[in-house]
Amino acid sequence: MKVGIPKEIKNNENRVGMTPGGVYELVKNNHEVFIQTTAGDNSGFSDEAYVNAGATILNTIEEVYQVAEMIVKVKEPIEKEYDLIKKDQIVFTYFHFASSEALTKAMIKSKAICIAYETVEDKDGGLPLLTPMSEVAGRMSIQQGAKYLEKPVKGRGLLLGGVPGVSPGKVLILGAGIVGMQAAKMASGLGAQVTILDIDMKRLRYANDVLPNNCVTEFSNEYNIRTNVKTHDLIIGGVLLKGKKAPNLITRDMLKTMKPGAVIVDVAVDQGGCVETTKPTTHEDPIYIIDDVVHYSVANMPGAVPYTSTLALTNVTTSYALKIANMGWEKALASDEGLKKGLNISKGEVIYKEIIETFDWV
Ligand SMILES: NC(=O)C1=CN([C@@H]2O[C@H](COP(=O)(O)OP(=O)(O)OC[C@H]3O[C@@H](n4cnc5c(N)ncnc54)[C@H](O)[C@@H]3O)[C@@H](O)[C@H]2O)C=CC1
Ligand SMILES: CC(=O)C(=O)O
Ligand SMILES: [Mg+2]
Repeated sequence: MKVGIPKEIKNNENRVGMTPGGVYELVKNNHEVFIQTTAGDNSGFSDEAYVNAGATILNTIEEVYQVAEMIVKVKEPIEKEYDLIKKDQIVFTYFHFASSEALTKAMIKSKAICIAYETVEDKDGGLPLLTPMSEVAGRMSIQQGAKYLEKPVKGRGLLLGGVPGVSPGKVLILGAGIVGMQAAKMASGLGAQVTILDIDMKRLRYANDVLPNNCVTEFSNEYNIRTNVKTHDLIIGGVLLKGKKAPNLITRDMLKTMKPGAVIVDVAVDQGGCVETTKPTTHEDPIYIIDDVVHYSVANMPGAVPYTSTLALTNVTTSYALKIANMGWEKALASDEGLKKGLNISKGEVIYKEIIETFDWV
């Protein structure tokens, strides 16, 4: 199969869809790999390393999309890429369709085969291709939150860990999944007081078992959220309803009850966000303020730490890309129920029903 790796063009998206090691595996299996020049530079992989692994370097994004039977990338195609995608082309990447009706309509129109990393499942119903980026974003959410609590960047002027004689800050985490647990680990390590909420008692029991004593668990319901937002300094949004728009757990009216200068990092922004006032931002311009509450909602947080994120992502995506290339997409999906869950849109038809529900197309 001819596999194409374009350079990412979303704002500050520095990851790349495949490492030279992944290219080497594909080439060893008699596939051809075409990569756009400098696509790997920001992740630490030179054109030379890709050539040594057996790839052909192409000068433009247009050439990559033109030649490839399968595109392997990182972020959802952005508007400039819509028309480059061809009928029957396999596009293997994050899509997060529920957050963009425009992207969904464009991919339907393209008649491409859209296999979304974020809905591929493993045998236990876990999300193996989302997990490593949620680990990155969960850990980063505390770094970013701590930074935006500083006064010069409009925060409350609070040091999250406190100092001897001064209480630490309080962190509220919505969702005890991958993002939530990694955030709890980082925040508790800094010495903050952490409250983590979920609707899944199994997740809360696990959190209670493994997290240190400065983390407490509470069931997630409107009453507990309303009560907690008033007293916490930093809120992390890490909820997910697979394939669907995230629920608005923090509503506009709750902001007025929060401490002035409190920070919300809504990691769930890529599924539309779990805060009513969330709108996607970029690494270039990551925050905005509503009712004195700082909102950080960058939809590609891991793109800022590409040395870590490209390796973590491709550690898990490469074997699936190889399977699709070796078997063809139809046989590969038929042989693997979990990979089949990744098929969101195929040849103009929406396969993943949660997308249809999200846009009220039923
Ligand atoms: N902004 C970014 O750069 C990135 C965003 N993400 C996003 O972060 C979100 C979370 O991802 P994961 O942690 O991997 O998902 P996950 O599935 O591991 O965890 C989500 C948790 O939310 C819980 N939940 C569902 N409804 C809830 C409610 N009403 N209240 C409290 N908890 C609730 C679930 O029970 C589950 O434990 C996803 O939307 C994912 O796409 C992930 C990586 C990077
Ligand atoms: C999952 C996701 O949105 C990201 O890694 O950018
Ligand atoms: Mg206020």
